[in-house]
Amino acid sequence: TLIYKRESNASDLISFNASLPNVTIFAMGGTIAGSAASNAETADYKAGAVGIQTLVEAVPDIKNVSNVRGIQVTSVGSENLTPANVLNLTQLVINEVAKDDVHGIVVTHGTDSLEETAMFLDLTVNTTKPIVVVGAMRPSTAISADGPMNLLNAVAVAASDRSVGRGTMILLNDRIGSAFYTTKTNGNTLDTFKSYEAGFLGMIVDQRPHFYYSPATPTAKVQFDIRNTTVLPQVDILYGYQGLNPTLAKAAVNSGAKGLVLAGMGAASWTDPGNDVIDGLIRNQSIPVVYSHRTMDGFSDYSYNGIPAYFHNPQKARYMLMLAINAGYSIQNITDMFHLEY
Ligand SMILES: NC(=O)C[C@H](N)C(=O)O
Repeated sequence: TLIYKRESNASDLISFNASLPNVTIFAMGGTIAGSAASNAETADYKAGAVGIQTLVEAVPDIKNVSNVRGIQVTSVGSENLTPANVLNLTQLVINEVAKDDVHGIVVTHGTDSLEETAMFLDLTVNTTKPIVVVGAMRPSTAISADGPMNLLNAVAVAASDRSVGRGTMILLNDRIGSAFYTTKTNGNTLDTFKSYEAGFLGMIVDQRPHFYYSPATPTAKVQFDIRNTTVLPQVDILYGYQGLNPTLAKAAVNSGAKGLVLAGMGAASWTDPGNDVIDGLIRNQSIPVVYSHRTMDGFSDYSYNGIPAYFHNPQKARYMLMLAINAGYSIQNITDMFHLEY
């Protein structure tokens, strides 16, 4: 184990034991840092109100698994995070994993858009070091708040050699999931993060991660380099429903969208009048349009003249498309990226 180097932000260092691995925590806000007026309140609270130093100090057992340094990046509910915030976080994480003395990374994050940030990190941080994105469903002030145990577990996973080479992971409720496949399924319950089809990677008991398989990479994972990116292209998601308004696709493009993702019905179906509008955008304006699905799981290879998203849900497909456009991919390259190996 290497000693955390003393740096300008070393005042953030919470404890130090030379025999333990070093884990850097980047804090984004969310319910895990939420504060409510009463300890019975689990729905009406201010997300991101509590700083990372306080969150870590509330879990003294963290000192037994790792040395931690907390860095506050944002302090908001994750519904208010933007691609610019996620890009900034990612660039910080890339710099951090390059340091020899850092074993792993934890990101504390609101759960509403947690899977989007986790997916983005997975696609852009080229490392074998563990990156664990963690949140909570109850604010830190609640009776039986889930944040403290989730945070302790996330640090334990990031500090473990067993976690190396597994990409970015999502941890809540003792389950360890792959960022690539795990999604939020319930707006309120503690067991909300699931990966129904691909399954969990493992679980954690008494701060010891247990993985079901040896390290593996998702079949269709591509890696992007965003170290020099300053702004990500706008990509919008449109939702499918009976009698959907076909002109919204044009409105999105007119407002600056460089690509579209459709949350289609079933296995990505879109209405005939909707497809006609999309077809015009593809042919006349070379807009890449990815057909995903509003259903939680399933394989969409239906895409009319667009690009099928295969297994990816709309919010994960959106970041894939943004990164691909940013990397200068052609429509054929984008089609191949989504199709890869499935
Ligand atoms: N449970 C949560 O974290 C929800 C919150 N709105 C957030 O995403 O920040």
